[in-house]
Amino acid sequence: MVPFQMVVLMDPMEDPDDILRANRSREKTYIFDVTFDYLANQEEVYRATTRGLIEGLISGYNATVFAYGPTGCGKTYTMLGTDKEPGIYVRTLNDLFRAIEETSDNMQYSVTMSYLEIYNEMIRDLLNPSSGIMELLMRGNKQRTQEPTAANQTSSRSHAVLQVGVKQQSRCLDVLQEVRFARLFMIDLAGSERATQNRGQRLKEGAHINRSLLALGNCINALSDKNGNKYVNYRDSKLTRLLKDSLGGNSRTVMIAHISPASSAFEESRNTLTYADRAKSIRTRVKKNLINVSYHIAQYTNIISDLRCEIQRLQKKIADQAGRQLHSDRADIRNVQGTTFLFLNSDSLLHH
Ligand SMILES: Nc1ncnc2c1ncn2[C@@H]1O[C@H](COP(=O)(O)OP(=O)(O)OP(=O)(O)O)[C@@H](O)[C@H]1O
Repeated sequence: MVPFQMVVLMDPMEDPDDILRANRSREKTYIFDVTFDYLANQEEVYRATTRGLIEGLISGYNATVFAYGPTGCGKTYTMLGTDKEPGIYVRTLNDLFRAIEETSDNMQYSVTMSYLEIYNEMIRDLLNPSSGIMELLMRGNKQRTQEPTAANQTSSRSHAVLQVGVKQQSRCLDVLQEVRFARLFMIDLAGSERATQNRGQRLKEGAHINRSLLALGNCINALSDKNGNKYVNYRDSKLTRLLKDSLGGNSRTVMIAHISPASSAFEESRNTLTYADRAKSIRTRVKKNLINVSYHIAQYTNIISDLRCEIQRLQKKIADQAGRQLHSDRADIRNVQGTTFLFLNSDSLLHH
């Protein structure tokens, strides 16, 4: 990694003394928006890649972050992380809820979340109702199909998709309402590995994983085509169907490509960097998702009940504030009484 935007992929087979191969070096330089080496921590990666999406998300812009790369290169570590070093999922959700709280006096939000995996081209729900966010994700991830492979002891055998929906509308309810909604996809793709290293079930999974990744690669190729007239076959796999908007449609999309520094991983690193390089030229067209809801008479009962809730919320707020005020007034009165008492005492002392 050459700070902070360049990766130089060196050819491990290159021999500077071999004049016959002198012009055949496979060394290649790639430029990206940002690059990290092994010293980067989770917060740095999160800040440089994902944090900027949150503001758009609460104003109605879709967003996607996906981790891509060969098996064992740290995709799950980046997305999920550990208890001590949480990854992008948790950091994003924390900041999202913080941003919501900061604007919740005027806006009301509803947030939905789903966590699913695509395993052998089947979609499975990974969530059970639970409490804390990190716990929920950890639990969801434990449900994820994970097996040791030749390359990674805890290899994820599926693509994991965490989807967060944010709906926002003004608290001032009106007959005509503007509702904004946006969807955030955070995706930890399964790693690709050479099929020859695995046997049996692992080999079959590998074929499915590679099928979706191949479909993803084909979509990236078609979308990045300079003439822009290639057919993009999103229907080839569940993954590409799900990612349709993220890839070529209405979404701000971040791709995080992971590679290993090992010379033995040269080919995989080259493939990954090639796809990441192509993905750079994909242009998505983002637009704010908003609808103007004009209510029909039949919906007025809902509006009335929403308004009642809002009145209750505000009344409670006023009561809380009044309670707090009364509390501090009492404290003042106690102080004043204390002073008066002393004063009277000293006065009476004077009289005496
Ligand atoms: N930056 C890092 N710092 C510390 N440990 C890391 C880092 N990146 C990866 N690891 C560790 O390396 C191992 C492999 O990483 P991880 O499981 O995230 O890879 P992966 O790309 O998701 O693999 P697969 O595609 O097979 O699921 C894990 O034990 C992980 O904790």
